[in-house]
Amino acid sequence: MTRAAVLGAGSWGTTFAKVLADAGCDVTLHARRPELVAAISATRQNADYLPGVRLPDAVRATGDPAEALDGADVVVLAVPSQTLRENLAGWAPLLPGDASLLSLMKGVELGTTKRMSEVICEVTGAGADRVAALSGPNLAREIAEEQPSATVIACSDTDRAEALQAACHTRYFRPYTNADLVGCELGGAVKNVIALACGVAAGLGFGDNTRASLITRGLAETARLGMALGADVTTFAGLAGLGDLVATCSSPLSRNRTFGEHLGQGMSVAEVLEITKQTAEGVKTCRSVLDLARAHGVDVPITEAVVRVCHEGESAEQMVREMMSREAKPE
Ligand SMILES: NC(=O)C1=CN([C@@H]2O[C@H](COP(=O)(O)OP(=O)(O)OC[C@H]3O[C@@H](n4cnc5c(N)ncnc54)[C@H](O)[C@@H]3O)[C@@H](O)[C@H]2O)C=CC1
Ligand SMILES: O=C(CO)COP(=O)(O)O
Repeated sequence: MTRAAVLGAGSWGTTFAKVLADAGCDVTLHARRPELVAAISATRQNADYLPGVRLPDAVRATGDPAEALDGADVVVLAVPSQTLRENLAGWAPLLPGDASLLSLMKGVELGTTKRMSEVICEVTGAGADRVAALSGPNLAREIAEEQPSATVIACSDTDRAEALQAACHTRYFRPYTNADLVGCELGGAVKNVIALACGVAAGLGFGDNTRASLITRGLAETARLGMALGADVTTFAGLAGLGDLVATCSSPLSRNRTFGEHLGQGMSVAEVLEITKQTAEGVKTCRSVLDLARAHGVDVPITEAVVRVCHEGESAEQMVREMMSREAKPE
């Protein structure tokens, strides 16, 4: 039986622990707060993030990372992208030497502009063939409710990707494999930025034409950047590209879209941060994506607009005016 350790008991880590258990794995779920460990053990629920969702008996919560990682074949990383490096520094000495390291995170590190798999390799010393990323249209709450959805597991090592695929394949969760790690990780990170822009548009009262325009042009800028970074352009037409972009930009469950919607309704970034309990990765990752794009000479106008609104005090109305008055060009 595959033994999996999930590090990070937020909304997606907890949901993915359930998926792994439903797929037949023996799962430990590591949470930082002792009271959350006790609550999960006593009630079989993570009521802070997924109220009403019962976790299978094969999921065991622990506050001790050494206990979580003991004998793990698969180590799943599900913390905020910007804290991964510091989290991993503590966990790296405890990682079993041959375990697969699977990232669930959708962000790019501030300052270094590294993707999560790059941070994992750097901090743990693991070879790139041991590191995989899972990405797709995977709003945690819907998956926790066992609504059917698909995803992608990207890894340069095909055998490892297939083993991970088998480890999390259930009747409601269908993983595909893909060798394009760069494209899958980039698709997941940039869609959060585009979802912020879609949220702003929704908050301003704009409808489906605006959202579809942002999704389509957002996909174009994601693909441009991806190609400059060596991704396979077809990845962006897949689940980790268009699939995730459509789900996140359209769903009221998305934390990024909701964050943008509050901005569009006139709240300040500080006010929205104050009421946001879970991670909205795009708020920080927009800066890393813009840095990456500038370093590669790629034009990313929607990302630029999101950076201006999130970090430079631009109003939602001004953002729309600026985007709509850009120079006319061929599609
Ligand atoms: N929630 C979702 O629907 C999905 C989330 N993701 C990605 O998964 C990653 C994790 O997201 P969620 O589980 O949704 O986030 P969350 O905000 O629900 O939970 C984050 C978890 O990380 C833990 N954590 C550990 N160290 C931390 C630190 N230093 N600071 C703050 N929190 C720390 C928190 O305690 C919490 O358990 C993100 O990159 C997100 O983009 C990907 C697909 C779906
Ligand atoms: O990544 C997600 C869906 O695939 C979740 O999106 P949010 O982080 O915006 O909630």
